[in-house]
Amino acid sequence: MTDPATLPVLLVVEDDEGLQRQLKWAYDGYKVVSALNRAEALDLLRLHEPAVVTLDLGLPPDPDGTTEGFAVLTEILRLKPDTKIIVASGHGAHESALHAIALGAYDFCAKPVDIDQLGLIVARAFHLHALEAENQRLEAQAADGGTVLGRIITASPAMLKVARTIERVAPADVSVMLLGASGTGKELLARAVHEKSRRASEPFIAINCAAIPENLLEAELFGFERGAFTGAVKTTPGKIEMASGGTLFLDEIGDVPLPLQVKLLRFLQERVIERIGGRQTIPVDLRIVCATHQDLGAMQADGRFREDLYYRLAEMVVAIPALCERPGDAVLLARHFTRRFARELGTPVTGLAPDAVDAIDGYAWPGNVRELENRIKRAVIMAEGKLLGALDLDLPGLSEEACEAINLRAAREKADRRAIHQALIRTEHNISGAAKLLGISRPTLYDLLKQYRLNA
Ligand SMILES: Nc1ncnc2c1ncn2[C@@H]1O[C@H](COP(=O)(O)OP(=O)(O)OP(=O)(O)O)[C@@H](O)[C@H]1O
Repeated sequence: MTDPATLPVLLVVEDDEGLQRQLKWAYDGYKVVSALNRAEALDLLRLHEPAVVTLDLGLPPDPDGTTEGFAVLTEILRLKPDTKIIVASGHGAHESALHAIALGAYDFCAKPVDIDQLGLIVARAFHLHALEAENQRLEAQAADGGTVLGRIITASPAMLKVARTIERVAPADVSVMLLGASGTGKELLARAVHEKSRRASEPFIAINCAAIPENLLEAELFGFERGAFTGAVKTTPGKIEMASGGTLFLDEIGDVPLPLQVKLLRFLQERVIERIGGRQTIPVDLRIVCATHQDLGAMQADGRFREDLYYRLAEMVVAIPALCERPGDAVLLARHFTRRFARELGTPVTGLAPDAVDAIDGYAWPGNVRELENRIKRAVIMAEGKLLGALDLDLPGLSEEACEAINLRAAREKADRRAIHQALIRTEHNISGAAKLLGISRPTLYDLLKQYRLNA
C-alpha cells in the first residue's frame, strides 16, 4: 500500500461535514485534508501547501451566499498563486463560476457534486500543476544554471565540462580544435572562445571549408589582386585578412585539400600572407579556431592531413559530446526552442505535451542540436494546439500508434526502446556494458537493436 505521507495533498474546504467525509473516502490517490472555514483552510494551506484545493463557496459566516468563499479563494491565491482551486457551489451557479474563474480559480463544479466528475477535474489539476512546476524549474535552470558561456544551453555534466574548458582556454590565445559531429554546436563554441578572449572586440570570421569548392577556397582564404585570374575584377581581401586582430573559425578543416594545407601551414608559421597574384606580404595577427567531424588521426595516417599542420591547429583539442550523450539536454533545448520560435513566429504555442517530451527524450538525434532546432521550428509552425505533441515533431519511426501505447505489447516496446537507449548512453555505446546494465546477453541486445531498428 502507498505510504499516505508520500501522497499529494488535496485540501477540501467544505462546511458540510457529511460531504467532507464523502470526499475524503472517495479519492484514495491523495491525502485529503479538510477545513470547515477560512481560518482552518489557511492553516492547512500553510501547513501542507497543497497543489489543489476544492472550495465550497457557501462557507460560514455566509453559508447561503458566496462572499466568504470568494474571500477564501482570493486569500489562497494571494498566499500561493500557483494553487489550482476548484470551486463548488450551488448558489447562482453560472455567475459564481464566471466570477470565480475571473478571480483566478482553475475550474468550477456545480453542486450537488458528482464525485466522479470532480475526481477527474482534481486529477487534471494535479497533472497541470506538476507540468507547470516542471516547466518553471526548467526555465529557472535555463535562465541560470542551464545557460553557460552566454547562450549555450545545457545541464549535462559532459557539456558543462566542455564549457569550463572553453572558459579556461579562451583567454590563452592558443589555437583550438573542436571535435564533434554535425550540429553539436561547434560554431557556437568557437564564437564563445572568441567572445571570452582579449580579441572579443575584433572580428570573428567563420568559413566552412567543406561548403566552398576546392578551386575557390584559396581565393576565399587568402584573397586576390585585381587581374590575378579571369573574373578577378577587383582586389579582394580574403577571410584571413578580414579576421585580422580577431578570430578565424575554420569549420570542417578536414576538407582542406593538401596543397592548401601547405599554404595554411606557412601562414601559421610566418604569420604573413600574400594575396593570389600579389607580391606584397601582409602581416596578419589572428587566432585560429577550427572544427571537424572527421577522424584527423586516421587522415594523417593515410597522408590526407598534414601532421605539422595538425599540431599548429590543435594546441588545445576539445571534444564535443553528441546530443544523445547529454542526458536531459534534448528536452531542455526543445523547451527553449519552442519558446523562442513561438515568440519569433507569433504562434500561440506555449510548450510541449507530455508525449512530445517522451518522444524527444527517447529519440537518438543523429543530426544533434541542429536537427532538434529544425524539427521544433517546423512543429511550431504546423501545430494546431497550444502544446506541441509527439506527432508534430514528425520523428522518423514515430507513428501514431507508437505515440500512444494502445496495448501491452506496444507499451513494452516503448519501455524496451527507452531502456536500451539510456543504457547505450550510459555506457558510451559499449554493447557489452549496455547488455550488462540491462541484465541481458550481448546476442539478445543485438537482436533487440535489430528488432527495434536502433543504432548501436
Ligand atoms: N547548447 C546549445 N544551446 C543553444 N543552442 C545551441 C546549442 N548547440 C547548438 N545550438 C544551436 O544549434 C544550431 C547548430 O549549432 P552550430 O551551428 O554551432 O553547430 P555545428 O556543430 O557548427 O554544426 P555544423 O557542423 O552542421 O555546422 C545553431 O543554431 C546553434 O545556435
